[in-house]
Amino acid sequence: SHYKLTYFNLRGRGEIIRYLFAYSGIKYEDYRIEWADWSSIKPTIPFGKVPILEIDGVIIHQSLAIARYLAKENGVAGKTPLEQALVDAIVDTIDDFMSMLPWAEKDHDVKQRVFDDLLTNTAPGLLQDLEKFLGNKNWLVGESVTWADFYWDVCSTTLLSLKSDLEDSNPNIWVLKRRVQALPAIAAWIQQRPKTIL
Ligand SMILES: Nc1c(S(=O)(=O)O)cc(Nc2ccc(S(N)(=O)=O)cc2)c2c1C(=O)c1ccccc1C2=O
Repeated sequence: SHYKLTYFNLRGRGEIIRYLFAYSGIKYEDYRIEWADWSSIKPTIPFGKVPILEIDGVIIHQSLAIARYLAKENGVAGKTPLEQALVDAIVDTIDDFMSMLPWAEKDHDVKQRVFDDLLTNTAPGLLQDLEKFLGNKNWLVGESVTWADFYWDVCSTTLLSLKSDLEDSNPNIWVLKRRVQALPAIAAWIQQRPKTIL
């Protein structure tokens, strides 16, 4: 099959999909839209939002739906429907927090204040809950890596870039982060990917 990922030159909502392609070893086109081209590309996209993944001409939108599809195709979605539900619950929990951040806020003062408030007052509770859920396991769900572990690495990279001292507590979730980054295919991708702030 021919795969084409369309997103911006950002990790953002596209990076989980790039991790799954890296892990699966499947070749794909990593098309990064120039901001200048976005207004002409946007009307051609079914729901006007990216990322989208085109698979042999079929367009899938919504980053987590795309990621879940690739995870199922590549054996990292959870081994049973029950495990898959736990994986989805963790992904949605992490995504709920990331989506609370006012990324599109135009007023920089408001944006900075709300980011700081959420990162200072809400993020610690999320991290404590993830630490408790992980316990002394190697992976968040089941006996082997799933895309919930990938999503934790993807999102925690951005969280640390926004507030580095989040790494000062809840040790095991940071051990998990390093475990994901040590997977050869993921390590290779992180080394070779375009370096962007977000
Ligand atoms: N980096 C970003 C950026 S941006 O760089 O500031 O553009 C934006 C962003 N959302 C977003 C929100 C509203 C709009 S709209 N339709 O224009 O109003 C567009 C994008 C996210 C991220 C993430 O990194 C991210 C990571 C993980 C989960 C969700 C998001 C995430 O939602």
